[in-house]
Amino acid sequence: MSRADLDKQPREVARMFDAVAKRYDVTNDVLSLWQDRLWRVATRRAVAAEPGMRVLDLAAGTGTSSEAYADAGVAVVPCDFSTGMVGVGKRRRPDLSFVAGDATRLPFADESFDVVTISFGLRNVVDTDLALREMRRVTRPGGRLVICEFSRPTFGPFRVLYSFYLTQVLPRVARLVSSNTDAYGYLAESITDWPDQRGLAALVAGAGWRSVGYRNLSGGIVALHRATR
Ligand SMILES: C[S@@+](CC[C@H](N)C(=O)[O-])C[C@H]1O[C@@H](n2cnc3c(N)ncnc32)[C@H](O)[C@@H]1O
Repeated sequence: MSRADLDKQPREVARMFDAVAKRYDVTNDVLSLWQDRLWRVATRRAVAAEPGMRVLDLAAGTGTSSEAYADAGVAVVPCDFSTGMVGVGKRRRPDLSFVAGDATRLPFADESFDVVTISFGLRNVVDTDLALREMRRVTRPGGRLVICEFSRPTFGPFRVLYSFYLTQVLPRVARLVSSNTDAYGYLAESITDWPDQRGLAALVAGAGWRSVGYRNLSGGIVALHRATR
């Protein structure tokens, strides 16, 4: 299944995640060589949530990106449109209050969160601009946005090596670990097709966010974008 096939078909995206839900977390660990854990810590630090704050974790999947906030006593709302991912999440963390919802039509009132964060989800949302505008709508004035997403390694030789890993190694490893190999072919393509650090910053600013900035993690494999409403 190519990214082009998935464009304009949010239901297909949801179904694809339903299919990988059971082994999603272990597959992530293996394919990222456990780097995902470092990326999550950096995201959590950027969100800098404190008790008393309301945090929306959008495209939360199985809730792996949400649980640290709940553990710290923060009111976090994990939201996702894949019933399969949310089902696994609810079994794993029954204490999290998952909400079923589409990033482009959020089921929340205007200005209802202090921080909106999305980890490895924005790339999968078919209409990026609409999702960024919806995230802005539900964030209070002065509230913040934190996006953790795959990006582009900045050092040329490392970029070449990474591209080899993405296109040649990752699909083979995914075949061994995951329950759905098509989805991981899509993973490589969706990362390659996604805008680089500056491109995403421009999209965020274009959706009305201000003070947009980013920093690279693991040499730019992942970038953390931040912005303020
Ligand atoms: C790679 S997972 C990330 C899950 C989690 N944030 C994490 O860090 O492990 C991407 C998630 O985005 C969700 N997603 C994609 N498009 C969405 C949309 N339009 N609305 C809500 N969720 C969406 C998928 O269902 C999937 O669970």
